[in-house]
Amino acid sequence: MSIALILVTILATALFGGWMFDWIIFLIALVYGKWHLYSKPDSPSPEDIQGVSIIKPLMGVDPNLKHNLETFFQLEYPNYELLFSVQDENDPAILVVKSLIDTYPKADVKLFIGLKHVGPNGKINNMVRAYEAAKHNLLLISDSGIKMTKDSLLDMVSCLKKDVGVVLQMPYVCHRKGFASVYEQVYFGTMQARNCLSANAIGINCSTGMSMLFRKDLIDEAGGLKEFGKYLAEDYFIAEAIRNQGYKSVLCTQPALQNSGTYNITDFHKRMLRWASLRASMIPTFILLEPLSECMIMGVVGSWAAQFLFDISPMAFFLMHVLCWFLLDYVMFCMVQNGPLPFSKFEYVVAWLLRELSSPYILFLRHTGSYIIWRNRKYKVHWGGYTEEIPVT
Ligand SMILES: CCCCCCCC/C=C\CCCCCCCC(=O)N[C@@H](CO)[C@H](O)/C=C/CCCCCCCCCCCCC
Ligand SMILES: O=c1ccn([C@@H]2O[C@H](COP(=O)(O)OP(=O)(O)O[C@H]3OC[C@@H](O)[C@H](O)[C@H]3O)[C@@H](O)[C@H]2O)c(=O)[nH]1
Repeated sequence: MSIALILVTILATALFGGWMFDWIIFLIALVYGKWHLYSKPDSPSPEDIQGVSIIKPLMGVDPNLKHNLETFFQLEYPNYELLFSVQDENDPAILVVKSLIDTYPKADVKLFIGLKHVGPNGKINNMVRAYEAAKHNLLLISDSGIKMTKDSLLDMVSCLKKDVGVVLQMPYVCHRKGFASVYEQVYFGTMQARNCLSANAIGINCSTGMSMLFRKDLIDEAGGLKEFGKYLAEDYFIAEAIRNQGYKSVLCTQPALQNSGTYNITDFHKRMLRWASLRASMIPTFILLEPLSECMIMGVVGSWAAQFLFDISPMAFFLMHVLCWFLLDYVMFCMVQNGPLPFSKFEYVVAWLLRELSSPYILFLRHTGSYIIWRNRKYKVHWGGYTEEIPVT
């Protein structure tokens, strides 16, 4: 056997192994999701219920903001405070918060206006003063677009067992009008859910900071929230700092309900490109691994490997591969949605195809630019995650 043939055989075997590994990830995610999502964790006894400080960093107003914020005033949890932080004194979000304070005069609420600059991360700068004023040791950071159900906070606290330092809501989206919403739901209900559930099942840090509850003393031990202003992916590093102190990060049983009132496919792709660029800079192995977890790429790669190794028709292999992936994604979606599709099957098929075909392109795009744009500010993220803000000229 020639050296070239040996090398190609090794490559084909490795790629076929990677293809099989993708199905294992699916399996882990489906089993763990079925067991964990929407299960009812044991609630802490009333004397064990700890107070929670909830920080809401706000920036701008969208048509759903008031409704989303109002759900935080209606939480069924005995002891919590709401800390709204707004960095710009002319931000209309201030009026929305003030009108809710008038509607709920008994709520324990504070409003912080103005930022404290501790690093390039604008969200951290906006939150630092609220963090320093928080009166409880349990702290929930919750992005502006998040909507809660009445028992969401109780669910999160119930998952904070003694050995757990951080509890995350897995990202998902509320059903809203229009195809852009369907697309976001399919994105978070399939690819994101698969990776997030499987990673959490086996203890890999897969953090998304949109709804994140943690023990404040552990972050104080790591230098306080201001220490994380140097990263754009502060969520990943907050969880990492807590895990390094011997505590676990876990998912609670209810997903995060993102419910922003303004959404479209172009902005969503920009957001996913920003996240993908962050991951590639923080964890460079993902540059290779992420494409190998994509349906279409693995369909092509797997077909080639199967033909080379077992002489299987590549077209038949590819079609079977896409069909099985599609069906498992459908099962995953219904599991995350906790019910049937909230839109037509046709919309699901179109959104799924769009996601699967556009995702490799987004992964490619992250290598074509050297900057990350977030809320009109420009950043350069260095290997390892350190971030530098670039002045916009
Ligand atoms: C042969 C194939 C191997 C496949 C390995 C899988 C590679 C991972 C593929 C996709 C990653 C998608 C991650 C989705 C969630 C990330 C959301 C996100 O980007 N959030 C950022 C903004 O909030 C945040 O700052 C970044 C956090 C880092 C997340 C790290 C994710 C780890 C996921 C690993 C999944 C592997 C599961 C393996 C289980 C056996
Ligand atoms: O300069 C800023 C930018 C953002 N923010 C706040 O940060 C939150 C998240 O902002 P966006 O909705 O723009 O961003 P994403 O939903 O993509 O955030 C996600 O990715 C980046 C991570 O750092 C976040 O923790 C994560 O939630 C919002 O509540 C927003 O009001 C600020 O307070 N100041």
